[in-house]
Amino acid sequence: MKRSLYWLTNDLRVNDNTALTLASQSDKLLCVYVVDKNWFQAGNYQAKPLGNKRWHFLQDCLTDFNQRLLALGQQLYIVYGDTLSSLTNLCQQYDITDVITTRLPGTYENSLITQLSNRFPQVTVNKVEQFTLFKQDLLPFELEQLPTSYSKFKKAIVDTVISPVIPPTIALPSPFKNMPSPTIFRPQWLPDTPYQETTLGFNFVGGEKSALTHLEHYFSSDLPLNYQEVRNNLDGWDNSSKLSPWLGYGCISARQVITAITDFENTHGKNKSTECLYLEILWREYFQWLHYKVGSKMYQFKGLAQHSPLTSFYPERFNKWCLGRTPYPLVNACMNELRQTGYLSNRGRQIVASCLVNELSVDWRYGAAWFEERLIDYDAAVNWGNWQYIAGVGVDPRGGRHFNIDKQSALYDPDGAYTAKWSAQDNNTNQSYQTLDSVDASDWPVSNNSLTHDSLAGDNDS
Ligand SMILES: Cc1cc2nc3c(=O)[nH]c(=O)nc-3n(C[C@H](O)[C@H](O)[C@H](O)COP(=O)(O)OP(=O)(O)OC[C@H]3O[C@@H](n4cnc5c(N)ncnc54)[C@H](O)[C@@H]3O)c2cc1C
Repeated sequence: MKRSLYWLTNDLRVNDNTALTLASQSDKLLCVYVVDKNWFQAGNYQAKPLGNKRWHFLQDCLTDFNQRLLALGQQLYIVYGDTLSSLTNLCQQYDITDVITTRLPGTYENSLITQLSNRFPQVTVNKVEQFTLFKQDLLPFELEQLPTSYSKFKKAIVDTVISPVIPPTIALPSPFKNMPSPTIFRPQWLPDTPYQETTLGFNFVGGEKSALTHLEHYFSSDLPLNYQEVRNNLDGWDNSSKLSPWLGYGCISARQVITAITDFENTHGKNKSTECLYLEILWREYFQWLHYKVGSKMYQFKGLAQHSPLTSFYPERFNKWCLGRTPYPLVNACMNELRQTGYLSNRGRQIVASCLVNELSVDWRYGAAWFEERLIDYDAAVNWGNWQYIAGVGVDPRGGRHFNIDKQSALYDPDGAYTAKWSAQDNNTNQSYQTLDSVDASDWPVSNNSLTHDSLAGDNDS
Protein backbone atom coordinates (compact mmCIF):
# COMPACT_ATOMS: atom_id res chain seq x y z
CA MET A 1 0.00 0.00 0.00
CA LYS A 2 1.43 3.36 -1.07
CA ARG A 3 0.96 5.91 1.71
CA SER A 4 2.35 9.19 0.39
CA LEU A 5 3.24 12.50 1.93
CA TYR A 6 3.43 15.30 -0.63
CA TRP A 7 5.51 18.10 0.89
CA LEU A 8 4.52 21.26 -0.98
CA THR A 9 6.95 24.11 -1.30
CA ASN A 10 7.23 26.29 -4.42
CA ASP A 11 4.73 24.27 -6.46
CA LEU A 12 1.35 25.60 -5.30
CA ARG A 13 -0.66 24.70 -8.39
CA VAL A 14 -2.68 21.82 -9.85
CA ASN A 15 -1.86 22.54 -13.51
CA ASP A 16 1.43 21.26 -14.88
CA ASN A 17 2.31 19.69 -11.54
CA THR A 18 4.13 16.39 -12.07
CA ALA A 19 4.54 15.90 -8.32
CA LEU A 20 0.78 16.06 -7.84
CA THR A 21 0.26 13.60 -10.68
CA LEU A 22 2.70 11.25 -8.99
CA ALA A 23 0.91 11.77 -5.67
CA SER A 24 -2.41 10.89 -7.36
CA GLN A 25 -1.08 7.35 -7.90
CA SER A 26 -0.98 6.68 -4.13
CA ASP A 27 -3.49 4.72 -2.05
CA LYS A 28 -3.56 7.32 0.70
CA LEU A 29 -2.27 10.86 0.51
CA LEU A 30 -1.29 13.61 2.89
CA CYS A 31 -0.66 17.03 1.28
CA VAL A 32 1.43 19.14 3.66
CA TYR A 33 2.74 22.68 3.70
CA VAL A 34 5.01 23.63 6.62
CA VAL A 35 5.10 27.26 7.72
CA ASP A 36 8.47 27.32 9.43
CA LYS A 37 8.95 29.31 12.62
CA ASN A 38 12.43 30.37 11.52
CA TRP A 39 11.04 32.32 8.59
CA PHE A 40 9.79 34.99 10.97
CA GLN A 41 13.00 35.48 12.92
CA ALA A 42 15.89 37.73 11.92
CA GLY A 43 18.84 35.77 10.57
CA ASN A 44 22.52 36.43 9.85
CA TYR A 45 22.14 39.76 8.08
CA GLN A 46 19.51 41.34 10.32
CA ALA A 47 16.66 40.39 7.97
CA LYS A 48 13.94 37.75 8.24
CA PRO A 49 13.60 35.07 5.56
CA LEU A 50 9.93 36.02 5.12
CA GLY A 51 8.56 39.55 5.43
CA ASN A 52 4.96 40.67 5.77
CA LYS A 53 4.19 41.32 2.11
CA ARG A 54 5.29 37.88 0.95
CA TRP A 55 3.61 36.25 3.95
CA HIS A 56 0.29 37.74 2.85
CA PHE A 57 0.92 36.63 -0.71
CA LEU A 58 1.77 33.12 0.51
CA GLN A 59 -1.43 32.90 2.55
CA ASP A 60 -3.42 33.71 -0.61
CA CYS A 61 -1.51 30.95 -2.42
CA LEU A 62 -2.27 28.41 0.30
CA THR A 63 -5.96 29.31 0.47
CA ASP A 64 -6.33 29.04 -3.30
CA PHE A 65 -4.45 25.75 -3.45
CA ASN A 66 -6.51 24.27 -0.61
CA GLN A 67 -9.70 25.13 -2.47
CA ARG A 68 -8.40 23.36 -5.54
CA LEU A 69 -7.48 20.30 -3.48
CA LEU A 70 -10.94 20.23 -1.87
CA ALA A 71 -12.46 20.07 -5.35
CA LEU A 72 -10.27 17.00 -6.00
CA GLY A 73 -11.28 15.23 -2.79
CA GLN A 74 -8.18 16.25 -0.85
CA GLN A 75 -7.15 19.03 1.52
CA LEU A 76 -4.02 20.96 2.38
CA TYR A 77 -2.67 20.24 5.83
CA ILE A 78 -0.81 23.36 7.01
CA VAL A 79 1.62 22.73 9.83
CA TYR A 80 3.26 25.52 11.82
CA GLY A 81 6.65 24.81 13.39
CA ASP A 82 10.04 23.41 12.58
CA THR A 83 10.05 21.81 9.12
CA LEU A 84 12.21 18.78 9.84
CA SER A 85 10.49 17.76 13.06
CA SER A 86 7.03 18.38 11.54
CA LEU A 87 7.78 16.14 8.56
CA THR A 88 9.41 13.54 10.78
CA ASN A 89 6.36 13.39 13.07
CA LEU A 90 3.98 13.06 10.14
CA CYS A 91 6.05 10.28 8.52
CA GLN A 92 5.91 8.36 11.80
CA GLN A 93 2.29 9.10 12.64
CA TYR A 94 0.92 8.08 9.23
CA ASP A 95 3.39 5.32 8.49
CA ILE A 96 4.43 7.01 5.26
CA THR A 97 6.02 4.90 2.51
CA ASP A 98 6.70 7.67 -0.04
CA VAL A 99 7.67 11.32 0.27
CA ILE A 100 7.07 13.44 -2.83
CA THR A 101 8.39 16.95 -3.25
CA THR A 102 9.59 19.35 -5.93
CA ARG A 103 13.35 19.48 -6.36
CA LEU A 104 14.69 22.93 -5.45
CA PRO A 105 18.23 24.27 -5.61
CA GLY A 106 18.24 25.79 -2.11
CA THR A 107 20.83 24.26 0.20
CA TYR A 108 18.42 24.36 3.18
CA GLU A 109 15.70 22.37 1.39
CA ASN A 110 18.23 19.82 0.17
CA SER A 111 19.71 19.28 3.60
CA LEU A 112 16.20 18.72 5.02
CA ILE A 113 15.49 16.04 2.44
CA THR A 114 18.83 14.35 3.16
CA GLN A 115 18.12 14.35 6.89
CA LEU A 116 14.65 12.95 6.31
CA SER A 117 16.02 10.18 4.07
CA ASN A 118 18.61 9.30 6.71
CA ARG A 119 15.89 9.11 9.38
CA PHE A 120 13.63 6.92 7.24
CA PRO A 121 15.83 4.84 4.92
CA GLN A 122 12.84 2.60 4.05
CA VAL A 123 10.84 5.57 2.72
CA THR A 124 11.13 6.34 -1.00
CA VAL A 125 11.87 10.02 -1.59
CA ASN A 126 10.82 11.40 -4.99
CA LYS A 127 12.29 14.78 -5.87
CA VAL A 128 10.37 15.93 -8.93
CA GLU A 129 12.15 18.25 -11.33
CA GLN A 130 9.65 20.93 -12.22
CA PHE A 131 10.89 24.24 -10.83
CA THR A 132 13.16 24.49 -13.87
CA LEU A 133 12.39 24.29 -17.58
CA PHE A 134 14.88 21.50 -18.18
CA LYS A 135 15.55 18.22 -16.50
CA GLN A 136 19.11 17.64 -15.39
CA ASP A 137 19.67 14.47 -17.43
CA LEU A 138 18.55 16.26 -20.61
CA LEU A 139 21.09 19.06 -20.22
CA PRO A 140 23.80 18.80 -22.89
CA PHE A 141 26.54 18.91 -20.20
CA GLU A 142 27.21 17.50 -16.75
CA LEU A 143 26.19 19.88 -13.96
CA GLU A 144 29.86 20.33 -13.05
CA GLN A 145 30.44 21.55 -16.61
CA LEU A 146 27.69 24.18 -16.49
CA PRO A 147 28.94 27.08 -18.63
CA THR A 148 30.55 29.84 -16.63
CA SER A 149 28.54 32.63 -18.23
CA TYR A 150 24.92 33.12 -19.23
CA SER A 151 25.74 33.72 -22.89
CA LYS A 152 27.59 30.40 -23.12
CA PHE A 153 24.69 28.65 -21.33
CA LYS A 154 22.20 30.18 -23.75
CA LYS A 155 24.13 28.83 -26.72
CA ALA A 156 24.68 25.42 -25.14
CA ILE A 157 21.00 24.72 -24.42
CA VAL A 158 19.61 25.94 -27.72
CA ASP A 159 18.49 22.44 -28.77
CA THR A 160 17.60 21.16 -25.31
CA VAL A 161 14.09 19.79 -25.03
CA ILE A 162 11.60 21.45 -22.72
CA SER A 163 9.09 18.77 -21.83
CA PRO A 164 5.50 19.76 -22.60
CA VAL A 165 3.09 21.10 -19.99
CA ILE A 166 1.12 18.24 -18.45
CA PRO A 167 -2.68 18.30 -18.00
CA PRO A 168 -4.09 19.03 -14.54
CA THR A 169 -4.73 16.21 -12.12
CA ILE A 170 -8.44 15.36 -12.09
CA ALA A 171 -8.74 13.17 -9.00
CA LEU A 172 -6.70 12.48 -5.88
CA PRO A 173 -6.75 9.63 -3.35
CA SER A 174 -8.55 10.33 -0.10
CA PRO A 175 -6.75 11.83 2.90
CA PHE A 176 -5.85 9.77 5.96
CA LYS A 177 -8.58 9.26 8.54
CA ASN A 178 -8.69 11.30 11.77
CA MET A 179 -6.64 14.15 10.45
CA PRO A 180 -6.89 17.36 12.42
CA SER A 181 -8.80 20.05 10.63
CA PRO A 182 -6.33 21.97 8.49
CA THR A 183 -5.42 25.62 8.91
CA ILE A 184 -7.28 26.13 12.20
CA PHE A 185 -4.42 26.22 14.65
CA ARG A 186 -2.36 29.41 14.35
CA PRO A 187 0.53 29.77 16.80
CA GLN A 188 1.28 33.02 18.58
CA TRP A 189 4.56 33.56 16.77
CA LEU A 190 2.78 34.15 13.48
CA PRO A 191 2.65 37.84 12.57
CA ASP A 192 -0.89 39.14 12.53
CA THR A 193 -0.23 42.43 10.76
CA PRO A 194 -3.27 43.12 8.62
CA TYR A 195 -2.81 43.34 4.88
CA GLN A 196 -2.35 46.92 3.71
CA GLU A 197 -3.23 47.64 0.12
CA THR A 198 -0.90 50.05 -1.56
CA THR A 199 -2.59 52.88 -3.40
CA LEU A 200 0.58 53.99 -5.18
CA GLY A 201 2.05 50.67 -6.26
CA PHE A 202 1.04 47.21 -7.41
CA ASN A 203 -1.04 44.79 -5.38
CA PHE A 204 -0.35 41.14 -6.16
CA VAL A 205 -2.87 38.47 -5.18
CA GLY A 206 -1.34 35.05 -4.56
CA GLY A 207 -2.60 31.74 -5.92
CA GLU A 208 -2.98 29.80 -9.13
CA LYS A 209 -6.29 31.41 -10.00
CA SER A 210 -4.88 34.93 -10.16
CA ALA A 211 -1.67 33.63 -11.78
CA LEU A 212 -3.62 32.10 -14.67
CA THR A 213 -5.83 35.18 -15.01
CA HIS A 214 -2.75 37.37 -15.15
CA LEU A 215 -0.95 35.11 -17.65
CA GLU A 216 -4.04 35.15 -19.86
CA HIS A 217 -4.36 38.93 -19.56
CA TYR A 218 -0.73 39.59 -20.48
CA PHE A 219 -0.60 37.25 -23.45
CA SER A 220 -4.00 38.13 -24.84
CA SER A 221 -2.82 41.74 -25.17
CA ASP A 222 -0.17 43.16 -27.49
CA LEU A 223 2.13 43.91 -24.57
CA PRO A 224 4.70 41.16 -25.30
CA LEU A 225 5.33 42.74 -28.73
CA ASN A 226 6.69 45.81 -27.01
CA TYR A 227 8.39 44.26 -23.99
CA GLN A 228 11.98 45.04 -24.92
CA GLU A 229 11.35 48.76 -25.38
CA VAL A 230 9.65 49.26 -22.02
CA ARG A 231 11.05 46.60 -19.70
CA ASN A 232 13.60 48.98 -18.18
CA ASN A 233 11.04 51.58 -17.16
CA LEU A 234 10.88 52.14 -13.44
CA ASP A 235 7.12 52.31 -13.19
CA GLY A 236 4.06 50.91 -14.89
CA TRP A 237 2.22 47.60 -14.49
CA ASP A 238 2.33 46.83 -18.22
CA ASN A 239 6.05 47.46 -18.72
CA SER A 240 7.05 43.94 -17.83
CA SER A 241 5.19 40.67 -17.40
CA LYS A 242 4.90 40.86 -13.56
CA LEU A 243 4.89 37.08 -13.48
CA SER A 244 7.70 36.75 -10.94
CA PRO A 245 5.70 36.46 -7.68
CA TRP A 246 3.62 33.58 -9.08
CA LEU A 247 6.68 31.91 -10.58
CA GLY A 248 8.36 32.17 -7.18
CA TYR A 249 5.71 30.12 -5.37
CA GLY A 250 5.08 27.94 -8.40
CA CYS A 251 1.49 29.09 -8.90
CA ILE A 252 2.51 28.78 -12.55
CA SER A 253 5.48 26.90 -13.93
CA ALA A 254 8.25 28.32 -16.10
CA ARG A 255 7.11 25.78 -18.72
CA GLN A 256 3.62 27.34 -18.76
CA VAL A 257 5.19 30.75 -19.33
CA ILE A 258 7.39 29.48 -22.16
CA THR A 259 4.35 27.78 -23.71
CA ALA A 260 2.44 31.07 -23.49
CA ILE A 261 5.31 32.90 -25.21
CA THR A 262 5.50 30.29 -27.98
CA ASP A 263 1.71 30.29 -28.51
CA PHE A 264 1.81 34.08 -28.65
CA GLU A 265 4.58 33.99 -31.24
CA ASN A 266 2.58 31.50 -33.32
CA THR A 267 -0.35 33.87 -33.53
CA HIS A 268 1.30 37.31 -33.42
CA GLY A 269 4.68 36.53 -34.91
CA LYS A 270 8.09 36.49 -33.26
CA ASN A 271 9.99 39.73 -32.70
CA LYS A 272 12.87 41.06 -30.60
CA SER A 273 10.60 41.67 -27.65
CA THR A 274 9.11 38.17 -27.48
CA GLU A 275 12.62 36.77 -27.83
CA CYS A 276 13.85 39.07 -25.07
CA LEU A 277 11.11 37.84 -22.72
CA TYR A 278 12.09 34.26 -23.52
CA LEU A 279 15.70 35.10 -22.72
CA GLU A 280 14.72 36.53 -19.33
CA ILE A 281 13.08 33.23 -18.43
CA LEU A 282 16.34 31.60 -19.49
CA TRP A 283 18.22 33.88 -17.07
CA ARG A 284 16.00 32.53 -14.33
CA GLU A 285 16.82 29.02 -15.53
CA TYR A 286 20.55 29.68 -15.60
CA PHE A 287 20.57 30.91 -12.00
CA GLN A 288 18.71 27.77 -10.85
CA TRP A 289 21.31 25.46 -12.41
CA LEU A 290 24.11 27.64 -11.14
CA HIS A 291 22.72 27.29 -7.64
CA TYR A 292 22.48 23.51 -8.03
CA LYS A 293 26.09 23.48 -9.10
CA VAL A 294 27.69 25.79 -6.53
CA GLY A 295 25.46 25.15 -3.48
CA SER A 296 26.35 27.34 -0.52
CA LYS A 297 28.88 29.40 -2.52
CA MET A 298 25.82 31.28 -3.74
CA TYR A 299 25.67 32.97 -0.31
CA GLN A 300 29.37 33.56 0.35
CA PHE A 301 31.01 36.98 0.46
CA LYS A 302 33.65 36.07 -2.15
CA GLY A 303 30.99 34.43 -4.30
CA LEU A 304 31.78 32.29 -7.30
CA ALA A 305 34.59 34.56 -8.45
CA GLN A 306 36.39 34.06 -5.11
CA HIS A 307 37.12 37.75 -5.02
CA SER A 308 36.66 40.02 -1.97
CA PRO A 309 34.85 43.29 -2.72
CA LEU A 310 36.21 46.34 -0.89
CA THR A 311 33.16 46.59 1.30
CA SER A 312 32.29 46.16 4.95
CA PHE A 313 29.27 46.53 7.20
CA TYR A 314 28.30 50.09 8.11
CA PRO A 315 25.08 49.89 10.15
CA GLU A 316 24.09 53.52 9.65
CA ARG A 317 24.56 53.45 5.89
CA PHE A 318 22.71 50.15 5.63
CA ASN A 319 19.78 51.48 7.68
CA LYS A 320 19.59 54.60 5.57
CA TRP A 321 19.52 52.47 2.44
CA CYS A 322 16.75 50.23 3.80
CA LEU A 323 14.66 53.20 4.89
CA GLY A 324 15.22 55.23 1.73
CA ARG A 325 17.25 57.98 3.44
CA THR A 326 20.45 58.05 1.42
CA PRO A 327 21.75 61.19 -0.31
CA TYR A 328 20.36 59.75 -3.60
CA PRO A 329 16.69 60.62 -4.24
CA LEU A 330 16.24 57.99 -6.96
CA VAL A 331 17.60 55.25 -4.70
CA ASN A 332 15.34 56.43 -1.88
CA ALA A 333 12.31 56.31 -4.15
CA CYS A 334 13.12 52.74 -5.21
CA MET A 335 13.67 51.63 -1.64
CA ASN A 336 10.37 53.26 -0.60
CA GLU A 337 8.55 51.40 -3.33
CA LEU A 338 10.15 48.12 -2.29
CA ARG A 339 9.30 48.65 1.39
CA GLN A 340 5.72 49.68 0.74
CA THR A 341 4.80 47.17 -1.97
CA GLY A 342 7.23 44.23 -1.97
CA TYR A 343 7.97 44.82 -5.66
CA LEU A 344 10.59 46.80 -7.58
CA SER A 345 11.36 46.87 -11.30
CA ASN A 346 14.48 45.10 -12.52
CA ARG A 347 16.13 48.46 -13.28
CA GLY A 348 15.27 49.72 -9.80
CA ARG A 349 16.81 46.60 -8.25
CA GLN A 350 20.00 47.09 -10.24
CA ILE A 351 20.30 50.74 -9.25
CA VAL A 352 19.80 50.20 -5.51
CA ALA A 353 22.03 47.12 -5.42
CA SER A 354 24.82 48.97 -7.19
CA CYS A 355 24.40 51.92 -4.82
CA LEU A 356 24.70 49.74 -1.72
CA VAL A 357 27.88 48.10 -2.97
CA ASN A 358 29.59 50.97 -4.78
CA GLU A 359 28.43 54.24 -3.19
CA LEU A 360 27.81 52.97 0.34
CA SER A 361 30.56 50.27 0.31
CA VAL A 362 28.32 47.87 2.23
CA ASP A 363 28.73 44.08 2.10
CA TRP A 364 26.33 42.90 -0.67
CA ARG A 365 24.94 40.04 1.46
CA TYR A 366 23.09 42.52 3.71
CA GLY A 367 21.32 43.86 0.63
CA ALA A 368 20.51 40.39 -0.69
CA ALA A 369 19.05 39.40 2.68
CA TRP A 370 16.98 42.61 2.83
CA PHE A 371 15.59 41.76 -0.61
CA GLU A 372 14.87 38.23 0.61
CA GLU A 373 12.75 39.62 3.44
CA ARG A 374 11.01 42.27 1.40
CA LEU A 375 10.42 40.92 -2.11
CA ILE A 376 7.11 39.21 -2.88
CA ASP A 377 8.85 37.39 -5.73
CA TYR A 378 11.89 36.26 -3.75
CA ASP A 379 13.70 33.38 -5.43
CA ALA A 380 16.90 32.17 -3.76
CA ALA A 381 18.90 31.44 -6.92
CA VAL A 382 17.74 34.51 -8.86
CA ASN A 383 18.15 36.92 -5.98
CA TRP A 384 21.56 35.86 -4.69
CA GLY A 385 22.77 35.26 -8.27
CA ASN A 386 21.83 38.79 -9.33
CA TRP A 387 23.38 40.30 -6.21
CA GLN A 388 26.63 38.44 -6.83
CA TYR A 389 26.56 39.66 -10.40
CA ILE A 390 26.27 43.30 -9.39
CA ALA A 391 28.77 42.98 -6.54
CA GLY A 392 31.33 41.62 -9.01
CA VAL A 393 31.67 38.20 -7.37
CA GLY A 394 29.33 36.26 -9.64
CA VAL A 395 29.07 35.11 -13.22
CA ASP A 396 29.47 38.49 -14.90
CA PRO A 397 32.46 38.25 -17.24
CA ARG A 398 32.79 42.05 -16.91
CA GLY A 399 33.32 41.73 -13.17
CA GLY A 400 30.54 43.74 -11.52
CA ARG A 401 28.28 46.60 -12.43
CA HIS A 402 28.45 50.17 -11.24
CA PHE A 403 25.35 52.16 -12.23
CA ASN A 404 25.91 55.90 -12.39
CA ILE A 405 22.94 57.22 -10.41
CA ASP A 406 22.79 60.63 -12.11
CA LYS A 407 22.83 58.99 -15.51
CA GLN A 408 20.16 56.49 -14.47
CA SER A 409 17.97 59.33 -13.17
CA ALA A 410 18.37 61.23 -16.44
CA LEU A 411 17.57 58.14 -18.50
CA TYR A 412 14.76 56.53 -16.52
CA ASP A 413 13.28 59.36 -14.48
CA PRO A 414 13.98 62.45 -16.60
CA ASP A 415 11.08 64.50 -15.24
CA GLY A 416 11.50 63.21 -11.68
CA ALA A 417 7.94 61.81 -11.66
CA TYR A 418 8.95 58.43 -10.24
CA THR A 419 11.11 59.99 -7.53
CA ALA A 420 8.36 62.43 -6.61
CA LYS A 421 5.77 59.65 -6.47
CA TRP A 422 7.74 57.55 -4.00
CA SER A 423 8.96 60.47 -1.89
CA ALA A 424 5.58 62.11 -1.51
CA GLN A 425 4.47 60.13 1.53
CA ASP A 426 7.76 60.60 3.28
CA ASN A 427 7.45 63.58 5.63
CA ASN A 428 10.84 63.15 7.18
CA THR A 429 12.79 65.33 4.78
CA ASN A 430 15.50 66.40 7.19
CA GLN A 431 19.19 66.94 6.46
CA SER A 432 20.23 63.44 7.48
CA TYR A 433 19.41 62.55 3.85
CA GLN A 434 22.26 64.71 2.65
CA THR A 435 25.04 62.82 4.38
CA LEU A 436 26.12 59.23 4.27
CA ASP A 437 27.56 59.13 7.78
CA SER A 438 26.55 61.37 10.64
CA VAL A 439 29.36 62.54 12.89
CA ASP A 440 28.78 61.76 16.50
CA ALA A 441 30.16 64.17 19.15
CA SER A 442 32.14 61.26 20.57
CA ASP A 443 34.00 60.92 17.26
CA TRP A 444 35.69 64.36 17.57
CA PRO A 445 39.27 64.28 18.84
CA VAL A 446 39.14 66.12 22.15
CA SER A 447 42.23 66.87 24.23
CA ASN A 448 42.16 65.94 27.91
CA ASN A 449 42.59 69.62 28.91
CA SER A 450 39.42 70.69 27.25
CA LEU A 451 37.31 68.15 29.20
CA THR A 452 37.16 70.34 32.32
CA HIS A 453 34.09 70.98 34.35
CA ASP A 454 34.16 74.61 33.18
CA SER A 455 34.23 73.84 29.47
CA LEU A 456 31.27 71.46 29.82
CA ALA A 457 29.39 74.00 31.93
CA GLY A 458 30.14 76.60 29.25
CA ASP A 459 28.64 74.30 26.60
CA ASN A 460 25.49 73.99 28.63
CA ASP A 461 25.15 77.73 28.99
CA SER A 462 25.49 78.57 25.34
C1 LIG B 1 19.62 42.60 -7.24
C2 LIG B 1 18.49 41.85 -7.92
C3 LIG B 1 17.72 40.93 -7.19
C4 LIG B 1 16.69 40.22 -7.81
N1 LIG B 1 15.94 39.33 -7.05
C5 LIG B 1 14.97 38.60 -7.66
C6 LIG B 1 14.20 37.65 -6.92
O1 LIG B 1 14.41 37.42 -5.73
N2 LIG B 1 13.21 36.99 -7.58
C7 LIG B 1 12.96 37.19 -8.92
O2 LIG B 1 12.05 36.56 -9.46
N3 LIG B 1 13.70 38.05 -9.63
C8 LIG B 1 14.68 38.77 -9.05
N4 LIG B 1 15.42 39.65 -9.81
C9 LIG B 1 15.24 39.67 -11.26
C10 LIG B 1 14.21 40.67 -11.83
O3 LIG B 1 14.41 41.93 -11.28
C11 LIG B 1 12.77 40.21 -11.58
O4 LIG B 1 12.60 38.88 -11.97
C12 LIG B 1 11.80 41.05 -12.40
O5 LIG B 1 11.96 42.42 -12.11
C13 LIG B 1 10.38 40.60 -12.07
O6 LIG B 1 9.43 41.34 -12.77
P1 LIG B 1 8.69 40.70 -14.02
O7 LIG B 1 8.12 39.38 -13.67
O8 LIG B 1 7.79 41.73 -14.53
O9 LIG B 1 9.92 40.47 -15.01
P2 LIG B 1 9.96 40.39 -16.59
O10 LIG B 1 10.87 41.46 -17.06
O11 LIG B 1 8.62 40.34 -17.19
O12 LIG B 1 10.72 39.01 -16.85
C14 LIG B 1 10.01 37.77 -16.96
C15 LIG B 1 10.62 36.78 -16.00
O13 LIG B 1 11.98 36.54 -16.34
C16 LIG B 1 12.74 36.33 -15.16
N5 LIG B 1 13.74 37.40 -15.02
C17 LIG B 1 13.61 38.70 -15.36
N6 LIG B 1 14.73 39.38 -15.07
C18 LIG B 1 15.59 38.48 -14.55
C19 LIG B 1 16.91 38.56 -14.04
N7 LIG B 1 17.60 39.71 -14.02
N8 LIG B 1 17.48 37.44 -13.55
C20 LIG B 1 16.83 36.27 -13.56
N9 LIG B 1 15.58 36.13 -14.02
C21 LIG B 1 14.97 37.22 -14.50
C22 LIG B 1 11.75 36.38 -14.00
O14 LIG B 1 11.32 35.07 -13.73
C23 LIG B 1 10.63 37.23 -14.56
O15 LIG B 1 9.39 37.01 -13.94
C24 LIG B 1 16.44 40.41 -9.20
C25 LIG B 1 17.20 41.33 -9.91
C26 LIG B 1 18.21 42.05 -9.29
C27 LIG B 1 19.00 43.03 -10.09
